[in-house]
Amino acid sequence: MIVMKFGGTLMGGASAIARSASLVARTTAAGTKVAVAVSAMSGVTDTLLGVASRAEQGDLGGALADIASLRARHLEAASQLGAGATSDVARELRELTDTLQQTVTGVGLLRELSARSRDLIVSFGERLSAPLMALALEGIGVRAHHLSGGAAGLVTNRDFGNARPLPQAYSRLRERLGGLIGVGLTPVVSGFIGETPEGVVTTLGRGGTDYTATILGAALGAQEVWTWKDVDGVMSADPRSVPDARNLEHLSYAEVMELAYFGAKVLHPLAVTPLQDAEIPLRVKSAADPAFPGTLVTKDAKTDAAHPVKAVTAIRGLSVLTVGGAGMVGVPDVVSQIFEVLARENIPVQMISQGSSQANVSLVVGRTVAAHATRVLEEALQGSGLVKAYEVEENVAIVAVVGEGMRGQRGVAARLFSALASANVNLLMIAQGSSELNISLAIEEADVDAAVRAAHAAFELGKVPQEV
Ligand SMILES: Nc1ncnc2c1ncn2[C@@H]1O[C@H](COP(=O)(O)OP(=O)(O)O)[C@@H](O)[C@H]1O
Ligand SMILES: N[C@@H](CC(=O)OP(=O)(O)O)C(=O)O
Repeated sequence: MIVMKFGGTLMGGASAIARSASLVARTTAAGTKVAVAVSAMSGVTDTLLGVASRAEQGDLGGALADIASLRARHLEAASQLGAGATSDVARELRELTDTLQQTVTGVGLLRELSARSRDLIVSFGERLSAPLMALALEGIGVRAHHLSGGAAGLVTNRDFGNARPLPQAYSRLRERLGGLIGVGLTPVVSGFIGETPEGVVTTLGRGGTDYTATILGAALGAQEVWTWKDVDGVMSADPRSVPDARNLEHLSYAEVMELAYFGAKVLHPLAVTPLQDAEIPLRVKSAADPAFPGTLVTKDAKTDAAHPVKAVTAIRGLSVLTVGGAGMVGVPDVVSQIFEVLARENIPVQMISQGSSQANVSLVVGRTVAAHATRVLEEALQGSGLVKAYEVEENVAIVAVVGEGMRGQRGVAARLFSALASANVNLLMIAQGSSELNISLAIEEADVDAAVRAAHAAFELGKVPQEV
């Protein structure tokens, strides 16, 4: 059996959904069972986040107008896929949007939006798209049954916006979806969403449908998990910024995690984690060219001494926060306190560097949380008298090069730095992961495209590697 994932672009409208359904049917027709995880239609998650914050700010009229257009878009797709106004699917879509409207009205009246209500609101994207995929499958003769992440058995912790599956999720998913598969149905699960054991809706973080698919893959003991994409596979760089980016035939779990962590939008950073124990392969495949093998991700790395780096990635929208003061020298407590405070506030730190004098620590955090991070650090450290300065540098990005072949190879950093120097890129911070799988650099955001292209060229990533 194979688990297949379809993201927002491949669920974008009736014709995209019909085409995605045909990719499922090709496999079921060949006698292989399939379980499907789907994302919300393209743009819907962002619209719902907008709806939630409009309601919180008191613009209920605007929020309800957005819900009305979401309802119209889904009903139109359903009608194009053959479901009339009185069909079960149309009724379900109307009921779901009615419930969404009530939820948002509650937020609008209270002008209060908790992480929990935001997750509930945003979950409607995937709850509305799954019936459309099931409809498209039924239309081409594949018997299907759609269900939300929670109904499928994906129980999670209560970390709203960033929830993780609980151990019992795997047995529940196996039981519930196995039952459907056993009677000849193709389950269509709303991606990105789960439920706490008490039945409260949670989300797995942006791009979470990849993660849903791999959780299903592990639960069902799938042969492979296929994430269908609008690109050939995982590429040597984002093809939107590097025109000669090339498809990577093979990556290890560790490499793909590193790439995703450092900004390659193509997969959720945790997506491969559920597959590792059972060594289930992940394939990233091109929906436009289903015969193309795409990228195969497995446990082992295929390294080639001539090409230590496999890909370049970038994360935009960051700030560098520098905490300093001569009093910090030789006081290890300060550093641990800094990390404790940020962890308590749930502020992810993308990169860290401590000057060798120990007088300052620089942290790279998301631009939107930088002001909050500075405030909580100031509050926590003011009593120490050691820390004097807090500096925030905005418009920062991280560029990273990734590849298991870098391990133990000399000259990789030198090659990278000289390429960036030639491209006039100013380096703000440098770090190398202890696993030697990546080198990451903080730079000014305006230099990202130049830096990514320079690194891509320096490691000859646009060239097909010579056969060995
Ligand atoms: N290294 C990379 N390889 C492939 N795609 C990448 C990479 N880095 C960024 N991307 C971007 O990721 C996009 C695919 O991810 P996304 O749209 O989230 O997938 P989905 O359709 O499953 O939601 C591509 O359109 C591409 O521009
Ligand atoms: N809809 C969610 C989950 C997801 O995975 O979407 P996509 O596959 O379109 O990136 C999001 O936008 O984050």
